[in-house]
Amino acid sequence: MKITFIGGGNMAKALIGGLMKRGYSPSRMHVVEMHKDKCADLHNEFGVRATTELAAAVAHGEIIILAVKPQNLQEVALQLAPLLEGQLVISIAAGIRTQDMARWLGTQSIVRCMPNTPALIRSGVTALYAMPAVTPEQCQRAESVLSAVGSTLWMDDEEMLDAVTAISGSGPAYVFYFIEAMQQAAFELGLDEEQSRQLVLDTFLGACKLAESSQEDVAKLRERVTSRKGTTESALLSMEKNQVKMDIVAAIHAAAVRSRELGDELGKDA
Ligand SMILES: NC(=O)C1=CN([C@@H]2O[C@H](COP(=O)(O)OP(=O)(O)OC[C@H]3O[C@@H](n4cnc5c(N)ncnc54)[C@H](O)[C@@H]3O)[C@@H](O)[C@H]2O)C=CC1
Ligand SMILES: O=C(O)[C@@H]1CCC=N1
Repeated sequence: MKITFIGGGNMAKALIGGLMKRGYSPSRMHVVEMHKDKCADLHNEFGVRATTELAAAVAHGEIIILAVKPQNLQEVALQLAPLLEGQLVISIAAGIRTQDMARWLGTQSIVRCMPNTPALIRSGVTALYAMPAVTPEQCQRAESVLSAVGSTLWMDDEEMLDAVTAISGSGPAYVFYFIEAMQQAAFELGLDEEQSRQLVLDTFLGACKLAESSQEDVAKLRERVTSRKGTTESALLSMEKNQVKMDIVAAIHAAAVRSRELGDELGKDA
C-alpha cells in the first residue's frame, strides 16, 4: 500500500518510523510538508520522499493521511479535493469531524482516527471511526496501517473520539509529566540522573506490566503496595490531601472539552 502523508511533523514521523520498523519500505511513503528544511530532515531521517508539492505526492498515494494541525486542515482539504481520485483519506487531526472534512474534500471515503506518539516504537494505540460510506475493504486498509504501529479499536460513535483524544492521544504527555515529577523528586532525594532514570522508568514499566497481567482492579494492586503507617501511605495521603486524582480527572475532561471545541471552531467554513 502506498501512503502519502500531508504534514510531516511529530505524529507523521512517529507513524513513518513505526511503519518502517514494521518493514514498510520508505519508497512506499511520500510526505507533503510545507517547510523545505523539514522535507530535507524527513528524507535524511527516514529515506522517504518529502516534497512541498501536493499534486504528485497525492497521485502516488493509495491512502492519504492528513497529519497537519487541526487549524490547517480545512485549507489542506480544500487544496486536496480536486486532486483526489478515489483514495481513502485518513485524518489523525484532533477534533475535526468527518462530516466537515467530507464537505471540504468532496468525498465520504474518510476514516478519522486518533493515534499516539508511542506509534514510533510500535507501541501506540489508535481508535478509529469510519464514515458510513467507507467500505469494509477500506476499513481493513486503514486498520492494517494503524495496527502496524500498535493496537487498534473501532468506535461506532464519532463523538467518542473526543474522549479517546483526551485519554490516549494526549495520554503519553500525562505519563511523561508524572515521570518528570518522579525524576525531580529522585534528584532532590540525592539520586543521580542515571539512577533516577532507571528507577523511575523501570517502576513505570513494571507497574504497567503488572496491571496488564493481573485480573485484579488496579486499586487492589495499589493497596498491596500500601502498608499501614508505611511510606506509600504517607505519599498517597499527601496526594489525596492535594486532590491530585481529582485534578488529573478534571484535566482530562478539559482535554475532551478542547477536542469538541476544536471541532466546533474549525468545522465551520472559513
Ligand atoms: N502529537 C501528537 O501526540 C498527536 C497529534 N495528533 C494530531 O496530528 C496532527 C499533527 O500533529 P503534530 O504532528 O503534533 O503537529 P506538527 O506541528 O508537529 O506537524 C504538522 C506539520 O504539518 C505541516 N504543515 C502545515 N500546513 C501544511 C500544509 N498546508 N501542507 C503541508 N504541510 C503542512 C507543518 O509544517 C508541520 O510540520 C494534529 O492534527 C494533531 O491533532 C494526533 C495524535 C497524537
Ligand atoms: O495536543 C493535541 O492537540 C494533540 C492531539 C492529541 C495529542 N496531541
